[in-house]
Amino acid sequence: MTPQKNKTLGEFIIENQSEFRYSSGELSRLINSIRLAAKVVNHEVNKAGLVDILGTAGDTNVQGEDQQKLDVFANNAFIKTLTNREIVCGIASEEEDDFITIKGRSGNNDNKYVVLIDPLDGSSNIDVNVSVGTIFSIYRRITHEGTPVTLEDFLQPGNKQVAAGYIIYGTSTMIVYTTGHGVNGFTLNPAIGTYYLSHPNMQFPVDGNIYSVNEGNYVHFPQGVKDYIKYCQKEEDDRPYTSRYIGSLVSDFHRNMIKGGIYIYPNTAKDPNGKLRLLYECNPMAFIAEQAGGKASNGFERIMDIQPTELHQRTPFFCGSKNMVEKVENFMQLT
Ligand SMILES: O=P(O)(O)OC[C@H]1O[C@](O)(COP(=O)(O)O)[C@@H](O)[C@@H]1O
Ligand SMILES: [Mg+2]
Ligand SMILES: [Mg+2]
Repeated sequence: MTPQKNKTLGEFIIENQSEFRYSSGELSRLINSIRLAAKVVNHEVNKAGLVDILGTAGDTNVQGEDQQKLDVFANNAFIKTLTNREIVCGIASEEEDDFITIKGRSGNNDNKYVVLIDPLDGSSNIDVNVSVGTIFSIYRRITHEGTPVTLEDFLQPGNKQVAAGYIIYGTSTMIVYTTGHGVNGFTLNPAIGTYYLSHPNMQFPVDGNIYSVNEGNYVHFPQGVKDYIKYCQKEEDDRPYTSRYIGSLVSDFHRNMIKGGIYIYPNTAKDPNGKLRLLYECNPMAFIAEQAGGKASNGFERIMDIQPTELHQRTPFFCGSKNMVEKVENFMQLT
C-alpha cells in the first residue's frame, strides 16, 4: 500500500512503529534525532557563503582527506544530537578515527543501537554551491546492553542494518530512508521546519539511460568498466546513454533512483579498493537501493554481504537500476 502523501515525517514514523523490528519507540526516536540534526546542518549549508563555514578546517581526517569546515560542523552536529538524546550506545563517523562510545545517564551502555555516518557527503562541492548530503546506517548492537560497545558492533555486514538513509541538501532538503519496508522520501518545508512525505514508496526503475562515473579516471579503470563505458557511449538500441556526474554520491544516487541510472566508483590505480567507504556510504546506499528494487555490488558480489574487517575500509561500488548493474557486472566478469 503506497503511503498517503503530505503526511509529516513525525506522523509517518508513529503510524509505522510496527515496522521497527526491535522496539516500538527507540528506532523512531533515533530517526527523529537524525531529522533534528539534519535541520541544524541544513541551516548552516543554506548560509554557507555568508558565514565562515567554507574552505578547509586545516586538519586531515583518518582518510588523509582535507576536512572541510562543513565536514567538521556536520560531524559535531550529528554526534551532539545523538549523544544528547541518549538513543545510541556508539557512533562511527567518516570524520572520526575510531568509534565513539556513548554512555547513558546511568553511566553505562544500555542503548540498543549503533549509528555509522558520513556527516557531509560531496565535500568537494561545498565551496561551489552544489548539492551535498549526509548518509547514515543503523544497526542493533551485537554486544549485550550494559556492556561496553566494541568494534564488533560496527563491523557488521550491510544485510544486518535495521535502517539506513540520506539527507540531500539540494534545491530542496529531503530525508530518504528505509527500515526494510520500502523507501520513502520526505521534503522539508523550510517555512515551518517540518518534513512532509513527498516521495512515497520510491522505486528504482529496473532500467535507465544515465551513467554516473568520474570519467577523468578512465585510464585507471579496470578493463570491464572501460568496456561498459564504451557500451554506454555506442550508437545502438537505446544508446548512447547520458553521462551525469555531480560529484556527490547522494545527489547522483537520488537522481538515478528517480530517473533510472547507475553510479560507478570502481577501483583505480590511485584507489586500489575504490574511494567510497563500505560502512557509512556503500552499505546504507545499497540497503536503500535494494529496498527500492535496485542493486548494489562491488562488481562481483552483493555489497551488503561483504563482511567488514576495518571501520574505514573502501570498496568498489556499482549501484542503481538492476539491469544496468547486472550489465556492468557481466563486463567485469568477462575480463
Ligand atoms: O571527486 P571524485 O574522486 O570523483 O569523488 C566524488 C565522490 O567522492 C565523494 O565526495 C566521497 O564522499 P565524501 O565527500 O563524504 O568524502 C562522493 O560523494 C562522490 O561521489
Ligand atoms: Mg561521502
Ligand atoms: Mg563525507
